[in-house]
Amino acid sequence: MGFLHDLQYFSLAMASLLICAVGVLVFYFWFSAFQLNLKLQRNGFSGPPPRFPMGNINEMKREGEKASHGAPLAMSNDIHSTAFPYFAKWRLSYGKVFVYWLGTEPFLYIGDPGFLKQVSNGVVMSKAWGKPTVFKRDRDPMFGKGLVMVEGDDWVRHRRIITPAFSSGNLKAMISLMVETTNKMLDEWTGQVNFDMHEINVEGDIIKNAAEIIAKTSFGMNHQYAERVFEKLKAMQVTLYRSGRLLGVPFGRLVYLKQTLEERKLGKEIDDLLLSIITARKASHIAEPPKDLLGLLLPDNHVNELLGKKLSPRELVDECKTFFFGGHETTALAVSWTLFLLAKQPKWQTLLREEIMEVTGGEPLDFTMLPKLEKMGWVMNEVLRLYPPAPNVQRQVREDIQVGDTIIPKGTNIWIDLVGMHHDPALWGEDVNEFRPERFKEDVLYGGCKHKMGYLPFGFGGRMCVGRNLALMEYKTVLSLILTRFSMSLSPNYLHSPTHLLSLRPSCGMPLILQPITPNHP
Ligand code: HEM
Repeated sequence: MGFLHDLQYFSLAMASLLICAVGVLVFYFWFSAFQLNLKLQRNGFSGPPPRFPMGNINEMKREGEKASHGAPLAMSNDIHSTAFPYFAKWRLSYGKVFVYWLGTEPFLYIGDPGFLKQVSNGVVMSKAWGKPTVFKRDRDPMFGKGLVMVEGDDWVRHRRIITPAFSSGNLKAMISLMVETTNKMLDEWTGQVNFDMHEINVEGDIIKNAAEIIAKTSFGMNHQYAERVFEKLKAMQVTLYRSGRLLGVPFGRLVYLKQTLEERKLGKEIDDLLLSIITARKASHIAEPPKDLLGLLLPDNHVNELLGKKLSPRELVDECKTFFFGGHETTALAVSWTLFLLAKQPKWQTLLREEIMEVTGGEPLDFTMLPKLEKMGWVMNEVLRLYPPAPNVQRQVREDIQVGDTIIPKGTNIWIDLVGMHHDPALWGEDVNEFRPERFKEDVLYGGCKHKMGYLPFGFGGRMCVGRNLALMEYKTVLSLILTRFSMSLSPNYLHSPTHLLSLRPSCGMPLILQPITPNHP
């Protein structure tokens, strides 16, 4: 009897303790969010009112659902209001700079390049700005402490070690592998077309092709290994996106516990696969080891020793993951969106085919020919404007930043809306949503944008994309090979619904109708 009594007391005490602990945590999260909101308001930043503990997530979900159930986009390039409907709506009420909340995390939305310039001016990029802690935690299985997420002195060290991998000598050596891999994909397309299967989901194949290219050129991986890493990364991306929907909400990941555990498991499996590649390379003892990305990252590399502290085994794996993921999807999406736009505008297909013929003279493509493909460069820039594969850039303020009379308080996250800026008529004019590559003819860097920070497909400042030269080279190589062998039109089964799944992608793939080009039927 006495024992039961004690047990009752004990259970009651534990329950009270638990309630108190939850109360303290709730108060802590709510109170710190409330205080930060107050500071932001005092500094003149307004925005949609947040609700504890979801912030503005519910409204974002509602707007997203409304947009996806609305009238189809009718192939329009005016994608901001459908891919990011909540931002489009809030811009109307609060302007191009406002605060919204993911859970208890405040995000300063920036869609105004003038304001962005002021914020980034004089800021030591790697010190006063970091990457949002909430994303670092969430995307840890994908990027870990790789270059995309590291900060401060670690970022400087990683960036110095990695940059030489993109020297023109190294890039030059990659082109033959790119051509070989892409031709394999195109042979498969030819096989399908010969069987009268003219409709091909090009996006899926181009993404796989790009993954194989990065696997071979940067890590010397064979096809089977590349496919395994690729499948697991893809699965992780889907899982991450699902569990990321309560981002910033205290204990939000517990709601998606199954996905969180799945994500961890996939992360560990990818780590093991990459570790085995690293171990095999270390054990290979070749007289002249390849100077690819993996070769440069390995700890006994002379370059690393000159730079001081080497990368730890954990950092090495994270860097490999970062490059495997970051290095294939963005470029592949740029090519896919290009095929979509060229399918709609056959005139540009013809112009590019003529340019390719002029530059190559019908000979196989080589590295020296790529810079001469000028029109293709304009097309790439225009595609990256309308459909930037990396649709936003995020930062977190590590120290108070003074902008004019206002202060952005320490701890505020920053969300730079590239899609919003790239589709802003005030910056580009009334034809902003038209595909007009010639706007880059006169102004090859900014396409006539009224503000230099209004066009940022590769980011800005010290953290600008380290792989942009590789991306440019791969884009031109893959696109030239495709255009030389096929012409394309849109399939009636294509549904135009660009969506945000870490990158900006077509939500239902990209089925195109392909016709082989024969010398007699260009
Ligand atoms: C069309 C293709 C590409 C686009 C549009 C793109 C876009 C971007 C953007 C916007 C950033 C800045 C992110 C930020 O500031 O937070 C970035 C950074 C980065 N990109 Fe790319 N990227 C592309 C291709 C590549 C390729 C091919 C690689 C590697 C092989 C790569 C690796 C990286 C890495 C490692 C960073 C982080 C750099 C740093 O923080 O120092 N990207 N990219």
